[in-house]
Amino acid sequence: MTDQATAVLQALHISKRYPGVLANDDVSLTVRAGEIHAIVGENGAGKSTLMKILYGEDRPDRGTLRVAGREVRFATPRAAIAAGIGLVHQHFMLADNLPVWENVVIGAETRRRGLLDRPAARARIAGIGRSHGLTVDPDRTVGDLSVGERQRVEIIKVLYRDARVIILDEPTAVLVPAEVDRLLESLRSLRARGISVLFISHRLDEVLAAADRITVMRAGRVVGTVDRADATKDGLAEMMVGGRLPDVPPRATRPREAVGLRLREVAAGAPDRPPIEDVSLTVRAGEIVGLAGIEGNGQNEVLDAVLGLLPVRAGTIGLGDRDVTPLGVAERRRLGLASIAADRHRHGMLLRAALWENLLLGNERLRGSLRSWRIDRRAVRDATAEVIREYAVKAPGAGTPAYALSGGNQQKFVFGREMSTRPKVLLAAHPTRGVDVGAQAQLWRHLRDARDDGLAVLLVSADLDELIALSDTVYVAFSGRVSGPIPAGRLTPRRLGALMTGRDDAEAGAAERGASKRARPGSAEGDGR
Ligand SMILES: Nc1ncnc2c1ncn2[C@@H]1O[C@H](COP(=O)(O)OP(=O)(O)OP(=O)(O)O)[C@@H](O)[C@H]1O
Repeated sequence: MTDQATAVLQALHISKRYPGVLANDDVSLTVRAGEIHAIVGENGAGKSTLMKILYGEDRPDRGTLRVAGREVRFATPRAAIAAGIGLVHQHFMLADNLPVWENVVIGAETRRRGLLDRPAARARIAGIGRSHGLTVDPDRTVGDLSVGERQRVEIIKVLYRDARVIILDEPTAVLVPAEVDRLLESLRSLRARGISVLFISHRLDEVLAAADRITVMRAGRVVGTVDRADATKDGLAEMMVGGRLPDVPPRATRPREAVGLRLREVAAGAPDRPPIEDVSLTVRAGEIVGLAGIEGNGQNEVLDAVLGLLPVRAGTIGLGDRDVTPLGVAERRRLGLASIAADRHRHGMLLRAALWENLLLGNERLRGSLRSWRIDRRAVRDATAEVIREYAVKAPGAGTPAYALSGGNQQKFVFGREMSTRPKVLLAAHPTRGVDVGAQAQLWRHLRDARDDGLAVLLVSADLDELIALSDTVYVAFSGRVSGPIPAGRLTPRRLGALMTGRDDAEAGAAERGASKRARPGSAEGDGR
């Protein structure tokens, strides 16, 4: 069958220019009925721009869209939804204080019938859930749901509006392996019903596991679309970057004696945050310590307590040989603490501000230069240009506003900014989220080099391959408590995933017991490292 015959959604010769960049350059893409179609490409290649155009969030300068062969123009996402196109953003767009069912029906029901028919809505949500493995209790409040459950709500929301094409922006970036498997199952189930799935991903293994066809973008253009049967990881990388995937061999390390960060029996909490209890862990200079955990089990709270954002009720936090428990965020930063925040939009960046202004956030040394009589803007701009260069951030210059960077390039900038403060201790939450495979390898190299030079890193990552590959040892957060350390060499993603759900299956148990000979779970102090 020809593309024309089966095409449910088509972009034809789409071009879109932003100031200084041709983000989409004569891009054509066909999504067939009932296929899973992946879009891959380096950071800044133009993937999100194309998705925004397909969903009516942005308008092309040139080119046309067709739905089932008919030309359409989407002035708004509403028009796209009416034409059967739905999109799930990476940053979920749900109201935390409302129950699932209201989140799903708001907008859809009121538009159709002018009123909310709660029993009918709940029944329909349950039906969609059963059909596609998207189970979630319609009466639960969204704020209480896990990341995986929220994503299911977003997908249900799209299906509730009768979407024929569902677009997902890096849907697996926030999920742990078991949830990824579950999501891919749901996508296959949608395909079986003739619904088309278009998804962006940087994880080539998942792309090869799930997609029927794969479109590769590079520098605003489509390099090609390949059938799954003809695709390999190296072949895709070749198309994406014009070269082979970088290989980052792990290196043996020797942590130093000096302590970078030490928590002793820390308890902390705030009204809207899960409490942490009795958390003890040590990160030595020259060591990367992983802190694994499913969202909501306390790992983010541990990071926030160390940073000084979450009040500590009991216990102590030490940076080097200083007890910093009573100190504020700025003082801790002055002592050499840096942080790559989990949510770069809420805590990491001011999107409307220029990159040089973003460089100043939390940089006590450079801020000092601004407070003095002679504002050294030049030094700040030079430092910004240095981060852009060293971390290969695709941006026109230091004056570019942060929102004009692609997601992966924003992440690289935040990473580089924090490293540029030359910290002694780094809190790294999902440090490579959204960056392409080449950039990930580069950021890993930066982290390992800094570690070898004596940096102490406490790492949280939803990417368990990354957590295991980078960490020397790993702790596991579960229900607000932390156990470990476990040598990373004894872990596989599956085993670690089991420990994160509180399951102590045979393999995982063996790994933990091996580590426990030296350290009682819950205490990091006993292993004499
Ligand atoms: N609102 C905007 N203003 C100016 N430039 C923009 C804007 N949005 C995107 N760009 C630029 O367009 C190009 C393509 O960005 P896009 O977000 O589509 O890339 P991407 O392939 O999705 O990248 P990533 O993998 O990092 O998410 C980039 O150079 C980016 O800086």
